[in-house]
Amino acid sequence: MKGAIQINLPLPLPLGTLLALYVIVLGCYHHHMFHFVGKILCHLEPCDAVDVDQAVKAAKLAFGHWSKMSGMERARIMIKAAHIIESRREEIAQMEVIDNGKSITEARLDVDSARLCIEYYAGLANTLAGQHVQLPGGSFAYTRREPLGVCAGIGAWNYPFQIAAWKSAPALACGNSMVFKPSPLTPVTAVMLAEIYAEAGAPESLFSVVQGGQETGSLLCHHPDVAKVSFTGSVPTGRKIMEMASKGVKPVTLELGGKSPLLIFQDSDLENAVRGALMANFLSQGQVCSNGTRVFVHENILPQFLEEVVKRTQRIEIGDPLLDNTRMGALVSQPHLDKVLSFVDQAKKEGATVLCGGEPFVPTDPKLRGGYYMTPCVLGECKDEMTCVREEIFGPVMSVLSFETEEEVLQRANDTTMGLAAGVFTRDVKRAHRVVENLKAGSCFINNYNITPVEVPFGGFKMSGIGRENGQVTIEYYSQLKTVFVEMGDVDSLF
Ligand SMILES: NC(=O)c1ccc[n+]([C@@H]2O[C@H](COP(=O)([O-])OP(=O)(O)OC[C@H]3O[C@@H](n4cnc5c(N)ncnc54)[C@H](O)[C@@H]3O)[C@@H](O)[C@H]2O)c1
Ligand SMILES: C[N+](C)(C)CCCC=O
Repeated sequence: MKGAIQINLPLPLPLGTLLALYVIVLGCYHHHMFHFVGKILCHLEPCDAVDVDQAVKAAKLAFGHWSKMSGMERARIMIKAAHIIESRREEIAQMEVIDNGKSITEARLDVDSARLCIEYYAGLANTLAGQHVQLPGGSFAYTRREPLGVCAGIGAWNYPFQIAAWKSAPALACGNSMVFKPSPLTPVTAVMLAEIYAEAGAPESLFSVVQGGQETGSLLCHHPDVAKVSFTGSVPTGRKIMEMASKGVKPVTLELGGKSPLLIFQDSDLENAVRGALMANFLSQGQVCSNGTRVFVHENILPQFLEEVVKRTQRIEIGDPLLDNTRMGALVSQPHLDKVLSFVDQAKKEGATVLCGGEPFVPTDPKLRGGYYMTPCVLGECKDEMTCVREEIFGPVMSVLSFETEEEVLQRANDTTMGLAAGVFTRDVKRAHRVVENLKAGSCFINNYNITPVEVPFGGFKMSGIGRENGQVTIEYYSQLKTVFVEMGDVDSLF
């Protein structure tokens, strides 16, 4: 175990004790960990080449046992892990709040999504099968769906526990092991997941955690015994991951950023459209990859829409994320808060109107005063060429644009290098499907936004990524097909 450990957080005793435990378990990490009171939580040291090699070797050993088990046997352990998550839901959710700053209400839903994902892939583990193909003369071939080996998972900070589960569940169901590196900003809850898999009976180091930033991540990508890299994070880092993986011709899953459009037509149910726009922009303090931050509203309903959306945005309860009635917690760090606020300033300079929010927020509770809070912001009179409309802000900032025709709005919605998600609100069923068919995005929503049931694939078009998470298809991203030819006659040699 490396590094001096120092804990500075004035938490109520049970949470403080729990956290101390995880910081000790974490061992090797050096960055400071920030949270909703704005203090350094702990100092740890990043994993170096020796640590990463140790973790990968242990995962390779675990893979040897795990990959020989039947799907049914693997499923049993995964279901047990899901049950443990259920029984520890509140504790994990509270730790996620401390780790990330999001509200406890959302953290609970993230824990549920993680559990459901593990349950879902446990259900698929025993369905993995190949094909039997008859060939001439009684010969035949069959295919086997086999695991890849040790997979590396690298996570972003916005959904720390959920990302670790969304990556590990399909990987483990297919018979792989995984070494996971969480973001340096949110290092804690992935360790809880490792502990849960172990408690459920998984072989030692089947899912293990290494801590660190880009150096540790790149050591994982380059390690010769890592067979695949599954990454969630920004486009620039995704590009580097792909480049590193290409050296070893390793497959990658890339879940990257977005600048998704939400189209609200004149015939929409306005109440649902407003709710959808809020869900599309303000979950997790706006730090969501799939957020529909370019809200295109038909010009005839723009005034009513804006009035309602601004009224409800102003009502969002900001503050202590551990309280049940809080709906918006703290952003992940001071530099990130500064960056988000600078996007608002830039929007003003470029001619957008701040209809509400966009200011630093200082909670009344003195213990929260150092936290990274801001008021959720709605920007009006936005134009396609503005920075706030072109770049991923990754904060609680909604840009509203007006449109006239379906053809025009489709062209504008697709005018981006990203393609993670898109949404449409309309009562016209034909229009809904026609619009969705023409939207260049991996996840499209009709009359809702930002729901991600684990049974359906999630992932991006264009620069928003490669591959999918969730759904049946993800089995293909964590396994490979072996074809076996069986000759029943004699070898018909040409020589
Ligand atoms: N599509 C999705 O499912 C999804 C989900 C969540 C977040 N995101 C995206 O993530 C971004 C925000 O997250 P972030 O700031 O943590 O992203 P990031 O790209 O800065 O970091 C992501 C992870 O990569 C690691 N990393 C950084 N440089 C690396 C390198 N050179 N080699 C190996 N690993 C490296 C980081 O330590 C971290 O663990 C946003 O763009 C958001 O849209 C996408
Ligand atoms: C907000 N959702 C729906 C949970 C999506 C999370 C995926 C990535 O940020």
